[in-house]
Amino acid sequence: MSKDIEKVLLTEEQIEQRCKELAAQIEHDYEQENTVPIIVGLLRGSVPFMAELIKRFTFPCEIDFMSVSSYDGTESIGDVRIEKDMDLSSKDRAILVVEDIVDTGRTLSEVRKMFLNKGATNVKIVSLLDKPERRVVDIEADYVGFTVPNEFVVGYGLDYNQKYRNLPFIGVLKPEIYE
Ligand SMILES: O=P(O)(O)OC[C@H]1O[C@H](OP(=O)(O)OP(=O)(O)O)[C@H](O)[C@@H]1O
Ligand code: HPA
Repeated sequence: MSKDIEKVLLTEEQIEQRCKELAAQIEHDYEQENTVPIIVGLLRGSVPFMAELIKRFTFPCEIDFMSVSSYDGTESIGDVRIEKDMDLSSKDRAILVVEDIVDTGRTLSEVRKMFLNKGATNVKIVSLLDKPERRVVDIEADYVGFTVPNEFVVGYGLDYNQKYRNLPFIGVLKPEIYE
């Protein structure tokens, strides 16, 4: 696994430190709003980030997951499909979507629209990573861990063909892995 990595962009320590800061900021904002949000992790990439965040929340919240898919290998296929919907109802609820990366922005744009169509009162997004150079849809996360350059990254939930999600850091693969 680690032998396939060309360079590490973000270490486990950097990610944990940033998660503490994000969790404090999110907690502060929901306390001000006095709502009980549903924290919705987008499977599968958000799992490590979601775990790192929610264990630090001390405000009342519920959690759920959904799975949407728009990637084949390193290519965004444009068409966002819901593969597994969440179990809780989002009607009249505040939603915090937890995402690993905003790349083209297609996934989050569709997911946000979907929640608003289903009657959510408020939809916010927290993403561990933001890759603004790749954006084709005008959307920004409300909370971002780190901005990354225009390179395909893996680790901490992010995959290449379903591998490398379990790496505890974020890195870039050696070019020969894609060949
Ligand atoms: O901004 P976009 O260009 O839409 O890309 C971001 C999305 O792409 C990846 O999902 P993927 O479909 O690979 O599912 P995964 O979470 O299971 O890896 C990633 O987890 C984001 O959900
Ligand atoms: O850089 C990335 N890495 C892994 N999955 C992704 N999905 C969108 N961008 C990426």
